[in-house]
Amino acid sequence: MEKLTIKDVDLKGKKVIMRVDFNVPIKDGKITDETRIKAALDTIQYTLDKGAKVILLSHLGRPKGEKNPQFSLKPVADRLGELLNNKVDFVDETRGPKVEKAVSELKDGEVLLIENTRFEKGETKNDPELAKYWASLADLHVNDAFGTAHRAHASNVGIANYIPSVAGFLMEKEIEFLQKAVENPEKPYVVILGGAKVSDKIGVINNLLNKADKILIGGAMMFTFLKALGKNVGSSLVEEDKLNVAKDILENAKAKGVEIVLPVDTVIAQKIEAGVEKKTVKIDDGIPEGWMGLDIGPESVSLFKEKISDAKTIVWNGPMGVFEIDDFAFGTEEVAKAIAEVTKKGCISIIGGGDSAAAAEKFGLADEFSHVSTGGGASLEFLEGKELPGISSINEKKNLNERKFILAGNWKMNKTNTEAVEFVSKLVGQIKTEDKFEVIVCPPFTALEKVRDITSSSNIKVGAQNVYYEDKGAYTGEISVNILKDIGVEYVILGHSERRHIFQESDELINKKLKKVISSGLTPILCVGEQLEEREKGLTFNVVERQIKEAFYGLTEEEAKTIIIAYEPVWAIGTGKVATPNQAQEVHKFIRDLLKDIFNEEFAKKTTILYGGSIKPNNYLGLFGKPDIDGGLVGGASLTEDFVELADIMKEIIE
Ligand SMILES: Nc1ncnc2c1ncn2[C@@H]1O[C@H](COP(=O)(O)OP(=O)(O)O)[C@@H](O)[C@H]1O
Ligand SMILES: O=C(OP(=O)(O)O)[C@H](O)COP(=O)(O)O
Repeated sequence: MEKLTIKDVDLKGKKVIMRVDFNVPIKDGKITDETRIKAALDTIQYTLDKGAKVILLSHLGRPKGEKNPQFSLKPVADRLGELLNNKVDFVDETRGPKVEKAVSELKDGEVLLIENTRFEKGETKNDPELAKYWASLADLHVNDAFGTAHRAHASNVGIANYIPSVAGFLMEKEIEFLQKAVENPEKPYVVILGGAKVSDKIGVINNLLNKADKILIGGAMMFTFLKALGKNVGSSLVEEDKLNVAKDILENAKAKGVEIVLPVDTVIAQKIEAGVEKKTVKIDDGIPEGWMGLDIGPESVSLFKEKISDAKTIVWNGPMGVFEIDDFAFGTEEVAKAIAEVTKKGCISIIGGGDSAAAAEKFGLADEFSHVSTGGGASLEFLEGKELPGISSINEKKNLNERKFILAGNWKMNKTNTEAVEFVSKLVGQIKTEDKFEVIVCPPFTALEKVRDITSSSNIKVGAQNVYYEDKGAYTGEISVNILKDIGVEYVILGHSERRHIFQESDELINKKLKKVISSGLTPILCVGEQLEEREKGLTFNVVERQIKEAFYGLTEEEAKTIIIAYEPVWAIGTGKVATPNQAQEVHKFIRDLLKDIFNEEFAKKTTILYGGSIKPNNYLGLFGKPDIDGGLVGGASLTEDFVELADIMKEIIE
């Protein structure tokens, strides 16, 4: 599924809280590498240009929940101001009146950076109170902190429980490139690994063994592999406890037909220092005791270059040697140049962050690759195939191939016929679905026919709020499916909480009505949801499970597949208390899993599950952006212009 990005949402006049990764190295108050600040500029500038107010959040270093001036973001604020050519307000607090005042004084197109998020103890614990507080400062969360995506912290992940979270351009680009490398790399696919430790890269190797054609290994980690093959590696850095892992990897690679390429020579010295005596030795001749390999040798460079030359996709993570010292930088520089060379010929080259990115920068080659990731740990975990919490928490675009999305308005006992006619005549002109989703209005019985007449020329459909299960006869005050069908009604709401609780409708009655509606060819919208006491007792899932199982009782898969489910927590209906996107998503996911148990995965995937309860345009994006929420059954907001705005939001976020 594709993520929602800042391009998909309306930013004008919005307060945007943007998580960036400004975790940059600072020495004596001076930023020594500003790559990450520069990488965030496009997203910040775009958001400002669209007329939003931007509140920036970032961590810096690991101050462990204490206020520590050494980790202040002040130098970053100054530099950001220069780079943006715009004033950047800085508040040396992470919450409280000073922050709130600065936020309230922000004007459209202005930017504010608040102090290091890790001065708060709750940040790294993903404390919900802290996340809720930061969310309360803004309308929208933009997540552009790819470097932090492997952390589930309050400022990047927790906050998305309370307001919609969309990706910035950097996040989007990182995902696009890394996803390609993990999911559908063009071949030949060459992976180049180096750096200090095998243990850091085992996950990546294991995951990429199923995808890569060749894996070239340099850096200190090569010596663990070489020792595992029985070579004499002298005093080189070896992880003795990983020798078996290295052997397993080599065997696995053979079984899978992946070529693992190890260096054939190495540059050795007795100390890791500039200017010391160094020699080149062949691996087969062994490294003398007291000497260690600190770079790959010239023959290995040629060998690696040859392996790189026809690549169509390259992932490089970890330097080939101690590149920080010029004497041992040759291998890394030559490999970097070779990658730059094939990139010119159309190869997609992706450089994992951390030291490889620093090396690319040092050799002036950073612009020569397709993508240099700003995340070290994050890109490694991505390449390992792990799910990154800082990506999962970003709202997704909806994919029309999976199931139908619906915006339904339940007018309840509101609007006279005159009012209904006036209102729906306006809706017809204003709501544009572009066939991406369905819009249903459910007026009182008395207005159904008139509303149907007006909407018949549009793609707005009409639903009833209730029906009885008998065909006709002595049922004073009731309406049958035939009466509805004759008017041209297509949908029927069943089991709404007001019918369950005010009119005492039982699960059994709802089951009978549901069967009748289905057999008559109408489409039911089945409402389920727990009351406040039930939620507080932890019974939400039990209640929802019972309501669904009882309603579905006796239905075949074929019959049940027409049902639309609406999860409406009773405590959120008409109370102004909306479920947080995560609370709602949790129950929607539970319902989908339950449907899988009742029927099967395909059935679960295809069933539309709506959320209902105090939906408003300002909370809908967060709810609808969640993967298992397929639209809304809207009460109060379906009686006003808000309904048009809700439809606009849906249009924007369906692919
Ligand atoms: N042969 C070697 N012996 C000792 N250290 C090495 C050797 N080759 C590379 N290194 C060191 O490994 C470090 C980078 O390792 P690592 O953090 O794993 O890379 P990355 O950050 O790119 O994932 C660099 O500081 C480099 O000096
Ligand atoms: O610098 C970072 O990670 P990285 O060094 O792995 O790229 C990120 O800002 C995350 O910081 P953290 O590793 O202190 O959580």
